[in-house]
Amino acid sequence: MQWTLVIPLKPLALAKSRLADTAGDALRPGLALAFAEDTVAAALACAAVRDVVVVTDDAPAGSALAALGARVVPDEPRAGLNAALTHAAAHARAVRPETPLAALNADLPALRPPELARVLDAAAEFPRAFLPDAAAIGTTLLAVAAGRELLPVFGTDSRVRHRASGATELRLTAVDSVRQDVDTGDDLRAALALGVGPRTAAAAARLLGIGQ
Ligand SMILES: Nc1nc2c(ncn2[C@@H]2O[C@H](COP(=O)(O)OP(=O)(O)OP(=O)(O)O)[C@@H](O)[C@H]2O)c(=O)[nH]1
Ligand SMILES: C=C(OP(=O)(O)O)C(=O)O
Repeated sequence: MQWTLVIPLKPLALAKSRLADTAGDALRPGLALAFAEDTVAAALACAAVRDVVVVTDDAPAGSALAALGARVVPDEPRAGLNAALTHAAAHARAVRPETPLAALNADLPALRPPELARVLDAAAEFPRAFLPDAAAIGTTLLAVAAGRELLPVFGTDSRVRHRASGATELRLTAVDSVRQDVDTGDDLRAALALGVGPRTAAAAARLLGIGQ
């Protein structure tokens, strides 16, 4: 089965505010873009992924992600993450009415294509399923079969809320790269330990003042 992924990205100047202690205003937007680029590149390299739709109001970030092969949809609702995802899902279904769909966060810089394929293969067994994040509090992926609505409830405590909404929680091992979102400095260290993509590696080196 081949999936359409919907990846949301906040305007970079506002993104990853919880990383302010780790990366100052000069470096944080570049780091957020690097996370998104590595996430999109890994998603597009996944055998289970047909296409990637990025929903963002950040034009330069959109151009960079389009250059990697993503389709970019403006965040027209401008009403937060879940509205952006619903809007992008409608766009994706207008292009491919029968596609299974998954929302994936843009802050997964360690994402490995084979691990993403395992998660999507597992999700394909259910009408609607999600993967909790590494902290086991949030969600990194929400997947729906063809003909099903995404009905996303990302945000605070989204693991509990996705479960309460009837989505099946995927309990998989060895998919750490799909679960490791980066909100804090500790998350960034955990992602670096897993092994990040090249753009995040370069941005992290700039952060540490080495190389570049
Ligand atoms: N298009 C769009 N994407 C969003 C919006 N809010 C959050 N996102 C994206 O949704 C994903 C999960 O959000 P968070 O992990 O909270 O990331 P963030 O909002 O950059 O981080 P903080 O500023 O620390 O809250 C990330 O890929 C964000 O870029 C929104 O209003 N519109
Ligand atoms: C939006 C989410 O991400 P975070 O918890 O990383 O803000 C979520 O987990 O639903």
